Amino acid sequence: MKTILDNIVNNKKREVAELYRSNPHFEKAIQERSFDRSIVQHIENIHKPGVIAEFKRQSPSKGVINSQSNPIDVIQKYEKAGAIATSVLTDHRFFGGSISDLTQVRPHTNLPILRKDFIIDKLQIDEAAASGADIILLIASILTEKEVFDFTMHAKTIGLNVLLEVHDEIELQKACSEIDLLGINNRDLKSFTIDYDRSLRLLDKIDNTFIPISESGLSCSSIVNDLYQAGFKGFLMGEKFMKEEDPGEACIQFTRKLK
Ligand SMILES: O=P(O)(O)OC[C@@H](O)[C@@H](O)c1c[nH]c2ccccc12
Repeated sequence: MKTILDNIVNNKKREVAELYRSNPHFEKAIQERSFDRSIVQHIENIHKPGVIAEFKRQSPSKGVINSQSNPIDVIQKYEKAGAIATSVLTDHRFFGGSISDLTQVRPHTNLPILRKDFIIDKLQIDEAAASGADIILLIASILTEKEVFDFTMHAKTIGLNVLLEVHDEIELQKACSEIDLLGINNRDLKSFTIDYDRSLRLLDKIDNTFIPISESGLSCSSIVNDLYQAGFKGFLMGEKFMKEEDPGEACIQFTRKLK
C-alpha cells in the first residue's frame, strides 16, 4: 500500500523535473552567499536546550495548523524567544509552504535557516543555498546511503550545514561523518505515531561526533528538559507554536521554561 510519504516523494519528483525544465541559474547567488550563520558552534555554547522553531502552515497528519500567520513576524519573534535556528517548510502541496517563504524571511532574521523539504536531488540543494538557507534536511528513509553521502558533500562544498534525519538503526547506518546534525524523528513518517523512548534508545547508538537533535511531537517543556539531560542538544518544534494564534509568543513562553 502506498503511504503519504510515497505520495510526497512522487510529487517531489515531478516538481524537481519542472525545476530542471525551468533551467534555473543558481550559481551567482551561491557564490555571493555569506557564511556567518553556523548553528554548530552556537548549539555547543548555549548550555541549555536549543530550540529550532519551525514555520509550518499545514501537515499531512494534522491538516491546516495556521493559515493566518506571516512568516517574517513569526520568525522575528522566534529569534526574540532565543531560538537557535528556524526551520521553514518549503513544500507547497502537502505543507502549504514555498521557497519564497524562505527568501522573504532571510533579510529579516539573523537566525540560521533550515530548508525543510524532501530533498531528492542536488538541484534542490543549490536552490536552498541560492534562496538563503543555511542548513538542509536530508531524510534517510527516502535516500540511499550513496545519496546521503553525495548530497552531504555537495551541500558542504557550497557552505551549507546538513541535518540528517533518521528514525531507526537501519537508517542510522546511512550517516556519514561529514554531516553536522543528526536528527532523530520521534514521529514515524509512515504511521505518524510518536515515540520518545525509541528515540532515546537510538540516541545511545549515535556516534558522539554528531550533534543530536530531537524532532517532532514535542509540546511539553519537562520532556524537552529530560531529553536534554539524556543528551539531545537541539529540539525541532513546529506544531506546538504554529497551532497558536501568535506562534512567536508561544515560543517565547515555552523557552522560558527550559533549563
Ligand atoms: O510540528 P512538530 O510535531 O513539532 O514537528 C516539527 C518537525 O519535526 C516536523 O515538521 C518534521 C520532521 N521531519 C520532517 C520531515 C518532513 C516534513 C516535516 C518534518
